[in-house]
Amino acid sequence: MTATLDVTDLRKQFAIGRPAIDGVSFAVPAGEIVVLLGPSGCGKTTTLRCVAGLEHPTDGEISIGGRVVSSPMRGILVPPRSRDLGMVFQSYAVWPHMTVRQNVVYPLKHRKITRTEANRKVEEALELVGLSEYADRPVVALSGGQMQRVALARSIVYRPQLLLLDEPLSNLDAKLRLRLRDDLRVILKQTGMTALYVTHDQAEAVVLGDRIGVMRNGKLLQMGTPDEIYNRPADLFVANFTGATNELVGTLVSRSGEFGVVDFGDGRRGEAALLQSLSPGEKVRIALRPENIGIGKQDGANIFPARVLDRRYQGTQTVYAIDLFGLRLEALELGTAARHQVGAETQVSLPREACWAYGDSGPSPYE
Ligand SMILES: Nc1ncnc2c1ncn2[C@@H]1O[C@H](COP(=O)(O)OP(=O)(O)OP(=O)(O)O)[C@@H](O)[C@H]1O
Repeated sequence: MTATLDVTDLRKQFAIGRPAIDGVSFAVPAGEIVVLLGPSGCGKTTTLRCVAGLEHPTDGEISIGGRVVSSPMRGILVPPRSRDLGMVFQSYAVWPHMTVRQNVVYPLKHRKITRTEANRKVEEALELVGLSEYADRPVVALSGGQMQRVALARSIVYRPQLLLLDEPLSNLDAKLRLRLRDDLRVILKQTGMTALYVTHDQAEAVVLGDRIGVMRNGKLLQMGTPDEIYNRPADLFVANFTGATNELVGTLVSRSGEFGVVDFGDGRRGEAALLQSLSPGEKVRIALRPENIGIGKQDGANIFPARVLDRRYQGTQTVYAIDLFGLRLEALELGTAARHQVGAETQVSLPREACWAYGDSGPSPYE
């Protein structure tokens, strides 16, 4: 039976340093895949290990399927083996001296099921991960990607109520990683399992997650669908981490509903979407994705003169460095033909719904 996961106000303080987890709350509904995304050291692995029972939280509560498995306040700490979890880690946790089938059947050995039933479950798990033909091969004769499929089959063969995955693709080469990434979502959705997945790779998060939680410094900054995270980032860090690599700075002059007029200095004004509560007179920072900058375009509201500083072909796209207001911004155009010459004076259009304005509190992730 697949189950919901509830994490409430989770805290973890190790012996030294700032809290590794600092008041994190989220829920994973039954059958959903939630991805925790963030840079190294943000606390995502510690969160997953607390859910697994491998780490003892300092405070907060964790429930799986409505049963509290961890609550320091109430003196509850259910050991990992009693939480009915499956786990897949970065390293291929397979037994090298066994065949694929022996590896996958292993977790069923101590369960009270018949041999026929166990064989049926193993066949089903191998079929799901696409390894039916490899059942009797020694596991050491497989590629890294196949070994990770074995580890996955072994974690889902007993249909635990929750599956935990910690960077399971990071030891694979680029091609295998992409293939298994795409397959993984299909496999997880076929099993209908609830899954918590940890990664620092935003592309992985988008492909796999029904929802993504972005973490930084032990805090959960935003939890939302990939569309929400990508198109309405809650703050500058989320915007920057998910690819809005350009920043403009200005002062909010006036606001009208969700949009506002921003003064960039020297009489240059443009419109921006206000993603935080902002008042006229406030200094604002605007995050902008390279792909949302239109070079050589003269339509829309925010049209400004600019100059092409540099360009790099990247196969199916071209990345330009452009000078705008004396700043160096990155712009990206799809297509195999580079249309703009280095040194060209041109115009750029910045769609107002793609100019995300935030307050100026705290350090900027762009500096
Ligand atoms: N056993 C430990 N003892 C002391 N500090 C720890 C321990 N484990 C983790 N930390 C610290 O807790 C913080 C969060 O670490 P965590 O491994 O959860 O981050 P992460 O986002 O998963 O990073 P990575 O992707 O590098 O694993 C870091 O500052 C780390 O140094």
